[in-house]
Amino acid sequence: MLLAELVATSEEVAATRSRKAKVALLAGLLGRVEPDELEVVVSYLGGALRQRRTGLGWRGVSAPAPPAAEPSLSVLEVDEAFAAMALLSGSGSQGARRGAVADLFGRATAAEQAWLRAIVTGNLRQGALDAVTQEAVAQVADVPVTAVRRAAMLAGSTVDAARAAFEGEDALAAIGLEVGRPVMPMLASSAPDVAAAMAGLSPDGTTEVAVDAKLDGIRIQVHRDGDDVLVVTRSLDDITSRLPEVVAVARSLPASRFVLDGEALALTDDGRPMAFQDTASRTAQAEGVAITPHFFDVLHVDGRDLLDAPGHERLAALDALVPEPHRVRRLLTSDAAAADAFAAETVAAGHEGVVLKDLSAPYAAGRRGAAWVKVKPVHTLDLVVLAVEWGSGRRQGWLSNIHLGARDESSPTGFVMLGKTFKGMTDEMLAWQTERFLSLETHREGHVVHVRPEQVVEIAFDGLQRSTRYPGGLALRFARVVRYRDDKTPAEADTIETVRSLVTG
Ligand SMILES: Nc1ncnc2c1ncn2[C@@H]1O[C@H](COP(=O)(O)OP(=O)(O)OP(=O)(O)O)[C@@H](O)[C@H]1O
Repeated sequence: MLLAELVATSEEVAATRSRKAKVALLAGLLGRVEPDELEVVVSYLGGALRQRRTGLGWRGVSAPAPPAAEPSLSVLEVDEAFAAMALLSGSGSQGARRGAVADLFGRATAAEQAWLRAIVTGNLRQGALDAVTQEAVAQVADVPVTAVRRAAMLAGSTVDAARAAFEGEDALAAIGLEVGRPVMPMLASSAPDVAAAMAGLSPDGTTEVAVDAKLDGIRIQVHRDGDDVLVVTRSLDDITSRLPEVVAVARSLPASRFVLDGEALALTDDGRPMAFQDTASRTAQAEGVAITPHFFDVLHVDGRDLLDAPGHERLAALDALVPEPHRVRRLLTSDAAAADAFAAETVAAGHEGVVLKDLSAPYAAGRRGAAWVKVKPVHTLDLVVLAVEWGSGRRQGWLSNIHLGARDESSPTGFVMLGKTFKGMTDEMLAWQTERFLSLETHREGHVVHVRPEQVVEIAFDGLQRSTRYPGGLALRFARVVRYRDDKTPAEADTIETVRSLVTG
């Protein structure tokens, strides 16, 4: 298959809003793929190269090479070129890599060059399209989409699920939980308050639910197989070497093969949680603060798969495996007032809120479903920084006021601006963001530095107001920065639809 075919389909997919049309376009493309091309094509549709590291960055692919007039590159040739670049190391590798890039880009048309640049820098917009790709795979391989989705979540990869799907339904069903292979984590939906969450989970007022403390640290999934321990983040990145305390706790537990889900948290000496910013920088730099794991779910223990077991069974297994100091605080109740009191206590103890959980539900890997409902007293959105303004006065020389965007599939840039803020930034954050945003700069207009939309930021706000100033027709009131979120990609930021759903009246 020619790369040009894939690029053209990607452009068509981006240009239509209809999910059905997107699936049909992708199915058309997948129908023309040869078996040995499948993994590469599915990986590219998901916005990723197959090589995790190529040694290439933005600068490495920004130099203009004259484009080819006619398309000739095949997807396999592109994959081979990146595989060869990934192997380069040592002296002379920089020059060799430059040569390889010039070769590859010299054979690409202008449209292909733009696509190559985007995929190398992780900027392909169809990265959000994994679910649509899974649907197309199911259609072409003639297997149920639920089976493809489940396999992708359990294998942590749509590529692996696609390969199995084309081998048939049995191969797909054979993909199960494997200790040592990360699973997409279960996600939570949200409710405005505890009463609303209880009304959803216990409509008759007599069904018991679990109310967990919501700790504000870093999501961790911990796999132990004998002496081998693997710790991954929410996006399945391996952070084992950065969290020796978590590895030690995992090795101390009374079972030799298990998978645990939880949150890693830095605690001060008096047991209060430290700000997420500090937890995150601890993982980046391994300095002084002790990090402790707090687990809230278990997916496997010594040969027993628990993914499909109801919540109360998983919690019983968790309590048997993990001693109390390493478990998240939890209340089981059917009483909304008791749940509310527990939430108030939890917030008073310095935590972020609570997560209410359906005790009859299975572990829905990779899904943001109704079985887990989070309640936080302060409303926040995860937005993407589109531009930054140079500060003045005390902030002279620093990039200060950030322009905030929500995801918007219908906008040509993929984002729509909702407002600006320079509030909530510490001096450390200002220094960090100045460097960060200069590295993402695309162009300048007066004192505004426009950046590639790659940095996600969590914003707290007091409300939304209708506004003619911004194209989305909405503006945030009293927006302030809570933290930068390096554990989320722009594809995981909040959408304009989510923002609109928060407008009352
Ligand atoms: N007891 C708990 N149960 C489940 N998740 C918890 C718990 N304590 C903390 N968390 C964190 O809360 C998150 C659940 O919210 P959600 O699935 O919406 O993820 P998120 O988008 O990262 O949310 P947020 O920005 O609110 O942390 C989990 O990813 C996890 O990191």
